[in-house]
Amino acid sequence: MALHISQRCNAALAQAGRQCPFCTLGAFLTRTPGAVSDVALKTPSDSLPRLRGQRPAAMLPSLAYSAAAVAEAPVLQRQASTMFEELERETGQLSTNPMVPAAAPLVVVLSGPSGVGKDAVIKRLQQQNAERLKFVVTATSRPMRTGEVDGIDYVFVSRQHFEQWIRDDELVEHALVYGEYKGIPRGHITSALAAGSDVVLRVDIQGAATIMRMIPNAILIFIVAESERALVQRLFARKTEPFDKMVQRAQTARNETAHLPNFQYVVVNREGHLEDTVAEIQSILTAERCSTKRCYPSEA
Ligand SMILES: Nc1ncnc2c1ncn2[C@@H]1O[C@H](COP(=O)(O)OP(=O)(O)OP(=O)(O)O)[C@@H](O)[C@H]1O
Repeated sequence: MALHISQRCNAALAQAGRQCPFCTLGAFLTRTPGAVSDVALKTPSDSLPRLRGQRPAAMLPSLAYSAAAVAEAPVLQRQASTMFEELERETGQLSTNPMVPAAAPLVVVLSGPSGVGKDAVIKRLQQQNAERLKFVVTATSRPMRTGEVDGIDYVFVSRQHFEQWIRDDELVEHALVYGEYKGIPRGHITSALAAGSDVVLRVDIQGAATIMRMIPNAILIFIVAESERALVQRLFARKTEPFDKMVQRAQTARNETAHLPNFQYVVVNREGHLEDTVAEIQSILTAERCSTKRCYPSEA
């Protein structure tokens, strides 16, 4: 049997006398029996006293390290500055500029039926990304629920105040949702984007359609529950609506789900699995940050 010197390459143990295709170290023991000399040819001389007399298994980590060092030795022997000079004679001056342009900030739209958990998801995202994500607080004319904080959960304004905003064109989008106004003040988005922050908006289906038209690069994420029943269960547990409003919300949820294909992503917020939901959304944001269309929007 052959023993590969890198423990990560155990898959290649049977490849006696052949180099492991998965390993870049390019060295291996061809026979097992304590044959330090087989290896000695491929290790730096200062390692040998340490290795002599050791069993092959005990040698494996040091050998893997030594072989990597040997591979790098010719490179390390040169002065780095000389190398750069030599290399730049061939390639021209090496740039220290970033290799890709700075990515445009993300505009993330979270939407989904009433009671699905949008606010719960946003609170958790806020805790995890206080520095990186700017949450644009929606304004509403509805009364504050117990536990809500003005300016954090929503900006709570009177109906008259909201209608004045509409007349003054102060809102990016607004909608009458279950008899109450909801909308996003224009200045909240522009100031966050001007600061270079990624921005998260919470909007209802109608608002998502407006944002989609205004900001074509926006990332639209639709949150659903695992079933209608689970959704209604959450509304029951939240106890913030009378029964007739719950019926209305359950019916609306059914219609809203028909708009799902207009969104790029759908995330299922399963009962008791809020953390998984938030993790999935974080994965979407990570992938979007790596997308080339963020650096080269006009070519995407
Ligand atoms: N994964 C989950 N499992 C169990 N309960 C959840 C989960 N996600 C959210 N909830 C709870 O469900 C209720 C509704 O959530 P939330 O208020 O965040 O919904 P929403 O989508 O913001 O609703 P609305 O649009 O009506 O404001 C809350 O009591 C919340 O704590």
